[in-house]
Amino acid sequence: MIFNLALLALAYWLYTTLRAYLRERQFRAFARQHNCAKPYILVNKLPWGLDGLYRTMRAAQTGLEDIFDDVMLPRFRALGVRTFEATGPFGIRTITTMEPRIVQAALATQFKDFETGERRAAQFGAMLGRSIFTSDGAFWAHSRAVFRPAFAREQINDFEETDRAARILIDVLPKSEGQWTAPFDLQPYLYRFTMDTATAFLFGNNVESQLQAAGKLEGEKSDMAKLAVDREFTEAFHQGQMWLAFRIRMQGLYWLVDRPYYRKAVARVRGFVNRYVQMALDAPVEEKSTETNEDKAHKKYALLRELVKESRDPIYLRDQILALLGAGRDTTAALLSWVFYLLATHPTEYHKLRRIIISEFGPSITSEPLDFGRLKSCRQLQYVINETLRLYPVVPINNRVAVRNTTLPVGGGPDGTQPIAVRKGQTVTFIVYGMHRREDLWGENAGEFLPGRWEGLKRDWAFLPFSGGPRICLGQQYAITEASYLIVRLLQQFDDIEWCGAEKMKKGFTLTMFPGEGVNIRFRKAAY
Ligand code: HEM
Repeated sequence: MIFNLALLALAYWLYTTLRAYLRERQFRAFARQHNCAKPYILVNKLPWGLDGLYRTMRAAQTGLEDIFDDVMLPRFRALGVRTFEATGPFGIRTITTMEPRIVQAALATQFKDFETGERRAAQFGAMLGRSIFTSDGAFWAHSRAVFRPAFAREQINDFEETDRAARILIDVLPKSEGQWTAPFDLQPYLYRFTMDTATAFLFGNNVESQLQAAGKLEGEKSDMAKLAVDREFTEAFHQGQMWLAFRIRMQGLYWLVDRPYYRKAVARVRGFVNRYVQMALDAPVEEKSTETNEDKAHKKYALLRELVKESRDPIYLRDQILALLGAGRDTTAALLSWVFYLLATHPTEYHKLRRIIISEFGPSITSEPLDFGRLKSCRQLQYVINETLRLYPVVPINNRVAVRNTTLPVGGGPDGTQPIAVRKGQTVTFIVYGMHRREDLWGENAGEFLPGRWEGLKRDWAFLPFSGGPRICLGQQYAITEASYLIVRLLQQFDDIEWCGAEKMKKGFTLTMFPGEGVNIRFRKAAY
């Protein structure tokens, strides 16, 4: 019996070794045929790159080192390359790059050669289930087609909720002591602002977290609102995302990061979404065909209501909506947090932007909502947003997995200009944060906040905050419009800002990157 088992194990080992050998031979022939050269091979001290993995995890957990500024970018600088290959857990080789041409190939020109992959589905799926973010192929294409109309201009242009949320935010901010407010952390107000506008957009029902947090909400809605501002809920949302972030960092060992604590956090967040899903399922069924344009015009748009017409599967609805809630709330709030961090630490830019905003939109908040076209064409405002997303891309790292043996246009040979071959199953990781700070692409002042650099600058693949190609962010216009709206309103209201936080900002990093120690400022109310 033992002999038979040993024989079986030997046969299996022989089979897998032979298969790996033949695959490697085939891959090398493929690379030769396509004139590929090897990328720089990074050799870690410990097998499977465990030393690098440990340093990244420690930096993320303790905040003693900055993952980008202290760990990743110095590594690129020391090697003198823009692309390298390294071996991770289970001997899986990963290509890491800050090269726009590689990113463009993987995301757009060779879209069919790459996917988000099964590992991402497993890493993210712990919280986001099966959703547009965690799928490829037919499920992804269908999700994208279903969501696209939601982001059409007429939906984005409906500013009623945004206007109201902006007014409420301003109303509940700490009051002035004389002209200046007391120092306070703006960040939680921004997360509640996007929570409120995202829930209005997704559920047709603003959860009113801002009013609830300020103790100004009474009555019917306060149940959901209480839940949304409940510390345990917001903490659960954060912990759920931390879980996914740790799973991503652990690469192939992601399944080791699992604790009842995380599962409980996810269950709490899912419970919140489930209540909305149940309400949508309990509502009378709407027939697409019987709805007139007039009916539609009178009813507030709600993405969940549209989804229910596609499917009545509560798990499908929960997963898709939760993924969008995360995307809708956290990304835009992180962007706004970075904007006000940068403006507060660069007051000259604050005053310049304010002068332009006052001349374009008037000195005070009028009863009329702002106009979409005018927000979009306010160039200085867009420069500030671009420059913020360049220095602090909210999604600073992304990746794709090759679905077949393929090539990428550069990254190989001693100077990185020759094509490289990529194995089926290999991950290509893009360090967007690093690409956005390359001095050879952005100039010697790449690390500085200079919105003026965008004057006459054409956007290309070196600037990729919203990704690109067929999977480019669906919410891009929505997010920029929301952010622009609130920036205009806050700058109309306050004529000066002062930074009250630490000199060096630690980054927080879950699925998104945000100021890790809050946005501690004070505002000065404009006197008219
Ligand atoms: C500053 C704000 C935002 C940034 C920087 C951002 C960034 C991104 C990035 C980098 C991706 C690509 C992810 C990938 O490759 O897997 C993405 C995808 C996506 N984003 Fe955003 N996003 C923002 C706001 C939003 C908002 C507000 C929504 C919706 C309410 C949204 C919805 C989506 C969706 C649905 C996708 C998936 C597209 C697909 O896979 O086809 N995003 N976003």
